[in-house]
Amino acid sequence: MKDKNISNERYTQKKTTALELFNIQLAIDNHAILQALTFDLTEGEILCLLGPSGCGKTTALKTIAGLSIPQQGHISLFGDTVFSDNIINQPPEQRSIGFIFQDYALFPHMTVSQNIAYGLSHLGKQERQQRIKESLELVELSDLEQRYPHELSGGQQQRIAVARALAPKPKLLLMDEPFSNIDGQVKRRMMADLRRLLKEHNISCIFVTHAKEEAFAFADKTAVMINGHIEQLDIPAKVFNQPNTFAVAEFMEAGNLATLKHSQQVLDKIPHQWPRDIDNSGYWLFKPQHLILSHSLQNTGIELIDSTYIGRGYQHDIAIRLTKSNHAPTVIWKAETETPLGIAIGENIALEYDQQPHWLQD
Ligand SMILES: Nc1ncnc2c1ncn2[C@@H]1O[C@H](COP(=O)(O)OP(=O)(O)OP(=O)(O)O)[C@@H](O)[C@H]1O
Repeated sequence: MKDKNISNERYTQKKTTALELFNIQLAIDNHAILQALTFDLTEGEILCLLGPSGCGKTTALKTIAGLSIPQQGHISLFGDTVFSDNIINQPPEQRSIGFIFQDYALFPHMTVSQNIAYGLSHLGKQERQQRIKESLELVELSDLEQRYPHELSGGQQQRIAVARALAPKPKLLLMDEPFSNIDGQVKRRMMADLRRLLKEHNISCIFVTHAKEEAFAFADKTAVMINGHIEQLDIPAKVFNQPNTFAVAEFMEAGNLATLKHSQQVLDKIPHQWPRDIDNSGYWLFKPQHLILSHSLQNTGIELIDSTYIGRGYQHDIAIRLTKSNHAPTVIWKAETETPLGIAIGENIALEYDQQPHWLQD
């Protein structure tokens, strides 16, 4: 009976909102950088801000931290308003936010312990020492307390930056491109370790990247940012497989996109059933791994132009003529197969699609 009550309690427990951004507008020299930026973050959630270079990701993080000041909008942290239309503007040091910069920004002339102590000057000596000890234990680097940053590997520097940011026990952790300087296997291990640490301690986090693979591996939710606003916020798989807009699909390299007009020309060549009664502007999205290619003796207007081994399988470039004319313009699509195609470059192919394509109402 007791167990049942506990599980009911858990079931009905409402998730706390860690951060709310509403209609943030920030312009520099009349150039709009953040435009109606609006999103929420739930306590303990890891959100990735993903987008092309210059779309405003770093500015968004700085705005949340209080390091950049917007002209308009509202920001609240765990229910407390920290910014409201420039009437309320809590300074960065009062917002209880940990910030990890792209290059980690460790002070080179200070030891690891001094670096961590820097943000703890408001505490007494004993408590400060205790926090340094705890935060080094958290990142499992207790034995490096007296080292200088140049005596640490890239991965260790990142963990010290994490320890320094978490030592003051912030309500929210912000990270700007935290994995961009690290490669391959080390990066994958660091991402897994850091994600586990954040989850174990229920730490809410926003991190910025322009690499979608990092969003897939590290984030609970992904917000795709284009031109200073969020185009789509969802779980990474949904953003990748069911993008809302052309801009998101293009940035995510989600697959082959075709306008309705082009689709109708191309779709004639694909023996499959799908609704054609759409009269709005928009795009079909065809995922490369769902295209089925076969050799055809007829002039299908579809030709294999390249096949490349990509580790998990093979990627094929196919040219699709838009009309029957030999001089018609072509579109290039990508297809992927697990095994070699067995079709020579330049040969005619027939195309099938093994599922309903995704329609983007742009
Ligand atoms: N202090 C500033 N003065 C003028 N323009 C600025 C300033 N800070 C940022 N910008 C401009 O604002 C836009 C957004 O910059 P921001 O650094 O936020 O983008 P980003 O998405 O983080 O880019 P990246 O991925 O390249 O780091 C850019 O066009 C940038 O040139």
